[in-house]
Amino acid sequence: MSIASLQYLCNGQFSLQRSTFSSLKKVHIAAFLSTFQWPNPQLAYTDKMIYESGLNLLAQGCPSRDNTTVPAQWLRIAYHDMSTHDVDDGTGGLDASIQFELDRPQNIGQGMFDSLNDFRNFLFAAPFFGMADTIALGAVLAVAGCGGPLIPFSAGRVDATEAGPATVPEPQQDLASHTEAFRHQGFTPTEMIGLVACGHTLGGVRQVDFPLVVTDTEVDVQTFDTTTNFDNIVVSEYLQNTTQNILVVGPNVTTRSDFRIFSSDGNVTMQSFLSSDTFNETCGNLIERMINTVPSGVTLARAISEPFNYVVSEPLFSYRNGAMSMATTLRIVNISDNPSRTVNMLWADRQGSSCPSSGCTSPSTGSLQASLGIFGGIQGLTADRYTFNATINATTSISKFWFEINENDGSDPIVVDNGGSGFVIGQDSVFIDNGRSKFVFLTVSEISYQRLVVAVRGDTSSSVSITTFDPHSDASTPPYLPTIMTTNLPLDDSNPVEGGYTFFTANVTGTVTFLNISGNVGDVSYAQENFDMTVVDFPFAPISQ
Ligand code: HEM
Repeated sequence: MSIASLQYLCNGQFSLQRSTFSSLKKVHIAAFLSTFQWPNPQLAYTDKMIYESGLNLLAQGCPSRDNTTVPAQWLRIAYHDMSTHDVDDGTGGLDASIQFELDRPQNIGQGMFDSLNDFRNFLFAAPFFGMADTIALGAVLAVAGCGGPLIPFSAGRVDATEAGPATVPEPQQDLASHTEAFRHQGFTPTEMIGLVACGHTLGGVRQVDFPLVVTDTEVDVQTFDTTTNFDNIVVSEYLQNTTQNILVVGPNVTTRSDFRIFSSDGNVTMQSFLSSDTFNETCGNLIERMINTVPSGVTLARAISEPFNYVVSEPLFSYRNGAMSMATTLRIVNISDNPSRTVNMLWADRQGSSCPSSGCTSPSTGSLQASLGIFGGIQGLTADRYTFNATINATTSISKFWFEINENDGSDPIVVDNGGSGFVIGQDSVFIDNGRSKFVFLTVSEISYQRLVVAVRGDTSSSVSITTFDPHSDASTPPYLPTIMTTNLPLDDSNPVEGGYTFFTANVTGTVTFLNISGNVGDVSYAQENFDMTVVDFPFAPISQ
């Protein structure tokens, strides 16, 4: 393995990739690393959502809320959302249709509203990561946050635009109805026992919502077992007849649905769950299948079960006084402390004449530790994010970039070059100018917005439009739907033509997560899809208004 690099892809395959920048002295991505071909906004963003999103904070440590736990509420909503699946015709599944189904008695509960509120408040929905993906991620973080198994996560669900059928099982239904409901959802009778036991290790039944189940009005929430954690205590207490699970021992025999389900095979499955390994493994598999149950036309992206070793953030360009700057970051997983380490960004110019053949070089401007959330904590992983801000000759520009990590201890540098191709800058003619755009804050009205400036290499006859994806919803109750808007940009009076660049501008809300840019210069059209607004670093511009 000299100049070829062995890459371990998360889908379990190994691939050999040859590098254009390789030299015998340099070692390519070490070995057994998880990686993906950049750009892939969906995979990069999914990694970020699993490992670095604020949702981690809400689920970490299985925190209490409303006399139950946040994770219990998140796991329940995921199951209810998925329950619309019909295995016979391939419709329904985890598609956020729950947002349109909250008026049904089967979906009663403050937890449903609280969960959707949690999910929308983080404002991280993207064109390729909607509410359904967020609900599914919520289930994964809920289980892990309460000490349960780590479930691989894939994005790519499609949000429904209307309610699905009312097929969520209810406690007063008989065993045959439940068995048929789970068959419809794609689960065997044994899997039904498993999925219910796995679900009912968290949380409990709320008296006000289910007064016929919890008859004691002194009780707010009757929890299914005596622990808050995701564990098999719900099983052992059931088998030892010490259970407080009201769906097993409740005063109303009709609503003892867990008893009917758990005992439906003579307790064989429940006995097997006395092994916590079996319980955790079965729950991990069943809940993974549950969240991956989607309508038949929907294909999920690759599953992520470990952070990608190297993640590059959206390159941010700016043009001023004949020079271009490019800012980006490189997240590196599990890198040891080494004050002598240097991490450089290298690039090739567009004509191949300005930079030396080894590439132009700019050193990292600093590094920060990145928290890897609940999963990272359990997996014992840490990460550092190196920042770069390179000055680039605007005439010869940049065609691709890559990185070199040098421990300066005699070992060979590691080249991070996207499997050999480098991180390719498709076009440099139309881009959001990160230095000229502003984060505007009106100090009197306390309104903020982003004043985008788009640079176009062309004259004033050029044109630009943007399509913004804004997950923020003003609605006071679900459904919380994103706003997608296309705007044609006027010329920017405050940024006159300079160095062959013409500037256009638009004000967009601070909650836009992604946008597509399309520009026309003469007869040529340029496009950039899924520009990541969540990483922009626009100068702060307070205005007293
Ligand atoms: C026959 C099937 C099922 C029935 C009849 C049933 C019924 C119920 C009922 C009546 C509650 C109380 C809800 C509340 O008061 O807010 C509940 C809670 C819960 N269920 Fe189920 N359930 C079933 C299956 C499942 C499955 C498959 C899962 C997930 C894998 C699940 C997860 C949960 C969770 C986590 C809670 C606690 C919610 C909280 O504490 O806020 N359930 N279930």
